[in-house]
Amino acid sequence: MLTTPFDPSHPPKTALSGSDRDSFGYATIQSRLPVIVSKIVDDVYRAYHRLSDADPLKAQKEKEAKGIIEAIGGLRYELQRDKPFRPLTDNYPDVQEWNQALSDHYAGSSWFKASWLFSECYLYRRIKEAFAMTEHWRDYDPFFEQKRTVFKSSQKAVVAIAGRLMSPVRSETTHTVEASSSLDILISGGPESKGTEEAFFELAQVCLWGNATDLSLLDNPDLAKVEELQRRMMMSSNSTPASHNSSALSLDEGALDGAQAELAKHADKILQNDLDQLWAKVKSLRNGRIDIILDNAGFELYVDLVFADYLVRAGFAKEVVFHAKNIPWFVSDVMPFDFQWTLDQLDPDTATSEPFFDPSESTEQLALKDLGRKWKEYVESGVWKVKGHNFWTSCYAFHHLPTLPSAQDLFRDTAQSDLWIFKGDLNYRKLVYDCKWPTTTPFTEAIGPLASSEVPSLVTFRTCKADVVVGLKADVEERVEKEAKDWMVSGEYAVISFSP
Ligand SMILES: O=P(O)(O)OC[C@H]1O[C@](O)(CO)[C@@H](O)[C@@H]1O
Repeated sequence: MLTTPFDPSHPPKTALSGSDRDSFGYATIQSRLPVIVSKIVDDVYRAYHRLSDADPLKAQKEKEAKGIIEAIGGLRYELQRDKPFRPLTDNYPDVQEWNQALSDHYAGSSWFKASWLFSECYLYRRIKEAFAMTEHWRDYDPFFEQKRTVFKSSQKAVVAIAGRLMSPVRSETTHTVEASSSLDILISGGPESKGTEEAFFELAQVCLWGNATDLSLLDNPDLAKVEELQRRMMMSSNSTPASHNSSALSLDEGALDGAQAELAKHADKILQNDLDQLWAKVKSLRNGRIDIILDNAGFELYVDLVFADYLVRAGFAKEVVFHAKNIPWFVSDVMPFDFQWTLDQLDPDTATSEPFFDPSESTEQLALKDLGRKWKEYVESGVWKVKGHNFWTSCYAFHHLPTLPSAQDLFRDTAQSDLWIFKGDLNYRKLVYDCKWPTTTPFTEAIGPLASSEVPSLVTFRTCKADVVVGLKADVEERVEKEAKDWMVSGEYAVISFSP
């Protein structure tokens, strides 16, 4: 094997690591990852007990499932005893690169000693190995049931937002039904209009806070908490701009005040907020290409699609490329299957369980179905594309994207984009190389080579769930430290950081 010059283990500052007992990395490796791993055992156990007696391959599948359970049990043991990393043994295409990085840079290293980023990525890759070694479970996603459950519990918010995008509006002044949805009315003045700008700021924030509902942080997903987070978004998505006095979702004054107060409260929690710069960039685009590096499936993916739909309808993008993960990753990350599955669940004619969402009003059912169909048309006509690449599930930070040999095809392709939108915490950690930057470090410094003029403009929508954050003004850290000791990791605070 050639020795790679690419060293994933030397970020510009000291790496976050499980060796630091006060860190979130330590808490994650010590307590949270073992729980995540144990749930896989439960899932596989349930899955093979569900196998039908009529299945001629039942015995083989059962045998393999037991092997997976044993492998996952072994993995939990290695993790909890801080055993040295071992090479991967499956034949998935990225194996050589992983093993090269392991032997060149992590020889003798282990879960708590290595960087947190490496250990955590390696864990998910080892989970994949347990399945990749089998014939019948090779493509099985042990997190799918969790993704499904949380998406189903998002019905209220999903339906409310679909209405906003698809339902014809009832005018409260003329009492007539207009042909367009409230979003379409809002953006009808064109890309330069006030309405289009208002919709941008609102939907960008909905897209941001969608990242607060992910499953790897909520290792015991509290559905009530998820619903509460979504309620905030619904309130904001229900709010009708003052200049438009028509809305399918009529709100009384009290609710509107509440919605504005919620938005204001949460705007305060966006510790670096580059939305103005992002808007200047988006506003300059006409029929451009925008790439979204996805994070979680379920409600977060849904609001990502809402934002992408807005970018298309408003005329800023004629192509949106979504980047998904090729293997199950950080519990709830979107895989290409999840993308298609999500669109299918909106339309009762294609939903896998009948019906996945069951709103009581026929107008709501129609809005969901129309939205699902509209989004599928985007996919069928190539306006929306979904791509996977093994770089996103490698051990490499994104600083390596422009130069890592195995990522060159991805880099050349994405370099043609006008804007990259990175969703979520892990993507943020990889952008800034998951190390101990002072919080006042400029974002453009922390992303290193990605700030170069050869790289498209980029933005990150991230709720903070790891102890690294950059781009803050001098007094911000002190202020939030007083507000909440766990501000860096609770998911209650966020950053929207832009690099031109
Ligand atoms: O889904 P997100 O936003 O990338 O969050 C995943 C994050 O959750 C955590 O698993 C929390 O430990 C982090 O390791 C990771 O960065």
